[in-house]
Amino acid sequence: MNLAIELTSATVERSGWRVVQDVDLTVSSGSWFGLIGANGSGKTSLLRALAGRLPFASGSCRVTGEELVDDRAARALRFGFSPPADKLPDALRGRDVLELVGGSIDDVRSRLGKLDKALGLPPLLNSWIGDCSAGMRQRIAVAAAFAGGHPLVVLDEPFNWLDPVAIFDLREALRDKVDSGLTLITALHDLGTLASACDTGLMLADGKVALVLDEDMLRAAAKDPQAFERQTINRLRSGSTAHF
Ligand SMILES: Nc1ncnc2c1ncn2[C@@H]1O[C@H](COP(=O)(O)OP(=O)(O)OP(=O)(O)O)[C@@H](O)[C@H]1O
Repeated sequence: MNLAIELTSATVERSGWRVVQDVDLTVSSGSWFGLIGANGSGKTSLLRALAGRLPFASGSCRVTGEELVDDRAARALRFGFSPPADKLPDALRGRDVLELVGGSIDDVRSRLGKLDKALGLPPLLNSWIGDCSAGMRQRIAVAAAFAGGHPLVVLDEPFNWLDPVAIFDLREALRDKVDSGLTLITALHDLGTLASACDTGLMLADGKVALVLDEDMLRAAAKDPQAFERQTINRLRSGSTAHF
């Protein structure tokens, strides 16, 4: 197994509080890792730290074998990452955002491949962000994570605000990218996507690992998504660290 990411005892602080504590996780190269947990459980904080947008307070963070826990800038260079859709500047067009990240729009669109169509990008390229709906902004923000052609991409709840067709098409296009070698880490609230599309994952509760979802568990989840949803909802309600 080729590890793309290995966190050991990773801890993240915000305003002096430990919001992620002693998290261990591994992500294999060319796989899709799904992070779930209640609101406020630390998913965004963990993903922002991984992608170099926040420091780690302690622990180890190896990216393709290289220890980068103390090097935020290096982590930021290694990961494609979506800007929060609601923070995109109103005075830019979709194409401006993508070109800021990835250079010429033709290069960006060729890197996006099937994501270009899945996200319905062509009409958004000349749209001003200020004129875009929440879902349109989200499409541009998700595309921005792929604009630089990074082989490692972190997405925080990429399906938020998208319509059902876009959710379906994006899920397929992301899976296709992973099958072609992308390593993808996403925070998700949609247990159906976790069951059907992710290879492995983790549940956070109060900043700690509550459950490791290995390949066997997610394979079983894909076979019986309703049972998986019931069990996972019970776990999320209790926030306990008991096993399935
Ligand atoms: N900018 C911030 N400054 C200080 N504390 C923060 C900040 N953002 C989040 N927190 C705190 O960090 C903890 C974890 O928040 P985080 O956003 O990582 O959770 P989350 O699991 O992503 O939640 P959600 O599902 O609602 O997006 C929460 O207690 C929250 O109050």
